[in-house]
Amino acid sequence: MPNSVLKGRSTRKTHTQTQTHKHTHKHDSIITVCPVMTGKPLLSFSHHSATSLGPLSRLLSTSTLFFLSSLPHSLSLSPSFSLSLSLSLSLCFSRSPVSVKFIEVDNREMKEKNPWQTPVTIIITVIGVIAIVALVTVAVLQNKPLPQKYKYGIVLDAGSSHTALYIYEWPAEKDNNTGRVEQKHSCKVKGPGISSYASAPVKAGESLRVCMEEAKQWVPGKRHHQTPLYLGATAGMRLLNMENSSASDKVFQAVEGALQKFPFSYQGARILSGQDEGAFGWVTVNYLDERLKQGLETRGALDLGGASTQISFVSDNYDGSESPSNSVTFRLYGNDYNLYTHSFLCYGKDQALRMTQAHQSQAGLATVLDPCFHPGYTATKNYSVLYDSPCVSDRKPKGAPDTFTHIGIGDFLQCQAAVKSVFNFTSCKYSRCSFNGVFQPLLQGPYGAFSAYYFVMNFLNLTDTSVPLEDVKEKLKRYCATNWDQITQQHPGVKLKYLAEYCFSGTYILTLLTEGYNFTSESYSDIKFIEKIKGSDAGWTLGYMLNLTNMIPAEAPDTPPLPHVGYVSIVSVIAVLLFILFIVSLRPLWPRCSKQPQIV
Ligand SMILES: Nc1nc2c(ncn2[C@@H]2O[C@H](COP(=O)(O)OP(=O)(O)O)[C@@H](O)[C@H]2O)c(=O)[nH]1
Repeated sequence: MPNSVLKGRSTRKTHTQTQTHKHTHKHDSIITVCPVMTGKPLLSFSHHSATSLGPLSRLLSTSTLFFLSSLPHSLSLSPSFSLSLSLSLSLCFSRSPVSVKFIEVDNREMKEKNPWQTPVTIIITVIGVIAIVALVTVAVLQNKPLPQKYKYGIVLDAGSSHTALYIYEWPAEKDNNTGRVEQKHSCKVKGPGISSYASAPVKAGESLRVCMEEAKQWVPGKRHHQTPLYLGATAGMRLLNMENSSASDKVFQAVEGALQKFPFSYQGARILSGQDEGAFGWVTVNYLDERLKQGLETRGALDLGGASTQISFVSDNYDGSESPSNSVTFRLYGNDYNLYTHSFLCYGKDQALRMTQAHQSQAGLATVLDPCFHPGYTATKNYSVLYDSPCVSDRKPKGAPDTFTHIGIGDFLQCQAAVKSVFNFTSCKYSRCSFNGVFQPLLQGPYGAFSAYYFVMNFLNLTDTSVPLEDVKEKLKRYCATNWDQITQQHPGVKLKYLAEYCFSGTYILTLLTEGYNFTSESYSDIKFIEKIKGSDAGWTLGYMLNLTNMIPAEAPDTPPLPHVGYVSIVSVIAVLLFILFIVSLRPLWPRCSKQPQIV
């Protein structure tokens, strides 16, 4: 019997079922019944309105029905399930309510005439489906991210005021290009910086023990031996080395001996040059900001330590030809950078305070009035302690008493004048200078200011650089003039040494930035005071480790054009489209349904 279209209730073995979408309407439906080739009923349907199901939904439902009906008996699904499945697909694409009646037709006569009945067609269909499923499965499995394994690196920052340990972590399979290195943990070593142990070097090594034990806990045991451990010392050790190189060597020996007892891969301890310290701070800031990888405009780095301060930035006006000693060139991720960097030894905040106080105590009197300390502040200090640093030792007043009484008067303007006295603005043999005859190109771009810049400005509530510079100075003026008793009452938990020095430190920072580096009222707002970037401390240590482990490639790494999810999605969509195409390509083999549907 040819394809049959039944009008009204079928007089054959008919099975009627109504399936409705959300807002079911009672419509007369046209049921198109197609003959089967596998001996089981073949189903199709159409709505009374041609627009009820869109072309895609019709195609899907028809394809699905054909596919299901072509399955061999053993795999055949119940007619109602088959229809549900095909309807589900079509309903997904149909916005109109649909009412369908299901008619089962046993039409065995068609079996012989319809090519769908041949085993070859069935086999081709099954193989096609298996191939598509296999393709999607392979794509998913092949690109499935493996369980993440990490590698670690440890850097000890042996600063002038203290030592800090940083543990970095990055995905094991990406250590040479795309993986992001992040700070996993940091540990502040108790006690002063290692340069303070010149007279008892062994203690310098011992002081590191607690943080190193912590590192053993943070780095998984099986990674200990492959974890590089570096120690970099900065301006404190630079000064000790200048003053007493054998004492500095002994401190290093003690420190090395202590570090080698730990199971990490010890890579040595060394004193960083000021240029390295500035350049690696700049690398850290721009690496964490992802400006290097993306080739974006870089951010200058302003680092204020205890014994030195660094300024590093890229300027269009600087190609390294003027004052080449300030130039550091990098090729990172396929981009060339010509960095200007300078480290001012003795201009860290602790040494700058010494220099300022040395200026104020030149007369060698028993009393020193200090405008940078709060009114009501008074303390007895030792001349030999104040002048015990290569930054001031040659200025020690002769015939001064052992001690002096340090008395605060809290006057911002006088403090600013005293601070200015430590800068020399008189000589400059270059086209332009910052201070002390040091070349500095025109300032350019945004800046990140960290370490003591952040500690101080954060405490003083002055990190918002959109506030006009004049207002910032006015606030600081009021703060400096506040009585010391009031200050101590307002900040009971703050270390007294830090608390006493914030007026000086704030004044020094503003003077260094505006008078020293030539930031103006406008360019001051380009500075951002930062402590951390995306959870990692801003400082030289990360840049130092990235450099020593060659973790920033000179050339941009090849990255897959698509992320994993995008890749799998595209493969899946293409596979489904291929499947539909395959079904459509078998159109000549489709059983023909009557072209004249009739109302049931
Ligand atoms: N206010 C404040 N000052 C700090 C803190 N930690 C360190 N400092 C001071 O900030 C300055 C710079 O510290 P740091 O960056 O560790 O410099 P470094 O010791 O020279 O490497 C030093 O004068 C420290 O005494 C802190 O948590 N709060």
